[in-house]
Amino acid sequence: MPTENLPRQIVGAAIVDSLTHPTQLLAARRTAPEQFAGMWEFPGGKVEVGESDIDALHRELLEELGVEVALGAEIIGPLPGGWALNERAVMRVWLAELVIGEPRPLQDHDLLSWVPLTGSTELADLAWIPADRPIVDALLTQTRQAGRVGH
Ligand SMILES: Nc1nc2c([nH]c(=O)n2[C@H]2C[C@H](O)[C@@H](COP(=O)(O)OP(=O)(O)OP(=O)(O)O)O2)c(=O)[nH]1
Repeated sequence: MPTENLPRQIVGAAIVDSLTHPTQLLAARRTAPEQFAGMWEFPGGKVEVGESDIDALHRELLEELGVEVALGAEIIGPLPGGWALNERAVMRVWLAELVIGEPRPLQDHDLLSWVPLTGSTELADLAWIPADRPIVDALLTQTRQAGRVGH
């Protein structure tokens, strides 16, 4: 199947302190390209040819943050490829929890920050990449529901 007209698939992780009782999100500040430098995002990146979305996400998190994670639920977007980033790219995002390693900004980021999911406007106040805003909103809805399950 020709792929040149399909949007580029990006994958990202909403890394939380706990998948069962999420209270904090690990946000990452980008260093490039110029249009996104200084903006916050979900760590991740492009899916390479022949790679599954999930394999790509694990590879990106190891490269960028030096960590291994366990994935939780996907934050389902409106499109088959997840969430529209622009006219040429879509992104799927999964909740995730650290399994091995302390996250460090090894590549693509200059700052990582654990941000509370409730009780403050800190998360909303970050300068997110604009296309990520609806994903952040969906994340908040989803984690609040998760927080209610089993208390
Ligand atoms: N990783 C990530 N990329 C995002 C987010 N929101 C958003 O618009 N993008 C855009 C920025 C980039 O144009 C594209 C992802 O590219 P990337 O630069 O992270 O991918 P990559 O690590 O594979 O980079 P490279 O190999 O091309 O250097 O998606 C987000 O939350 N996370």
